[in-house]
Amino acid sequence: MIKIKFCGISHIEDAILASKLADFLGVVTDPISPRYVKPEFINIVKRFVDKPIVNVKVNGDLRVIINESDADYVQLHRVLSDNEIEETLSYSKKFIFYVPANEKFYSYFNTIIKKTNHLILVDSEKKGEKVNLEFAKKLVKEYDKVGIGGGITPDNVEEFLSLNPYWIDISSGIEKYKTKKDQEKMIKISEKVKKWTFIQ
Ligand SMILES: O=C(O)c1ccccc1NCC(=O)[C@H](O)[C@H](O)COP(=O)(O)O
Repeated sequence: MIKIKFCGISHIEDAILASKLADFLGVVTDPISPRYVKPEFINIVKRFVDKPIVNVKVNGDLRVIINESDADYVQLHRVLSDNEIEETLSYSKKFIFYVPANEKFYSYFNTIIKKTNHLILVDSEKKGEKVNLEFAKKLVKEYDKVGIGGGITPDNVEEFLSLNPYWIDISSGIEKYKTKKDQEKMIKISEKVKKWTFIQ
């Protein structure tokens, strides 16, 4: 089954439901985000749920990000330098590498898959916009750990599933308002993913 990451979780009750419906829970601990929570929130969530927690970060030093919480994964939501990619090799932490969905980042994608075997997220260049699906399709065919994010909603999720990614990433499409998840939307999307797998 295509795996689901519900991202931007900032309430315990949303984390508890997400843990029943999704495979990964994303918590954004970067102060630039309206969904920002302190890294300590991750350690609290881990007491309530047994699914892997992803610490999503745009800025900051890698070592600091890795050590600031007990997250199972770190999602580096920026384009890393060659030195930073090398640095990730020295840590045992599991990473998610963000690749902006634009042809000009194709060589960056290739660098990551040559050097690491971590998860990759192909996502829109600008938060809130829909991902370039043609580019996402190309990456999914070339590497088996590619996830797609960027504008997925309960109403359009099939379009993304049809590319057969390893996983999908949803945040704003399951929100009631910024910072609060809409539990009905979470349920609807996870049911669609299950049904999709069943009919394939
Ligand atoms: O959630 C944020 O505010 C955020 C800010 C800066 C970088 C990343 C951020 N979130 C990441 C995600 O929500 C997901 O990994 C992904 O981008 C899907 O998001 P959406 O298009 O909202 O479904």
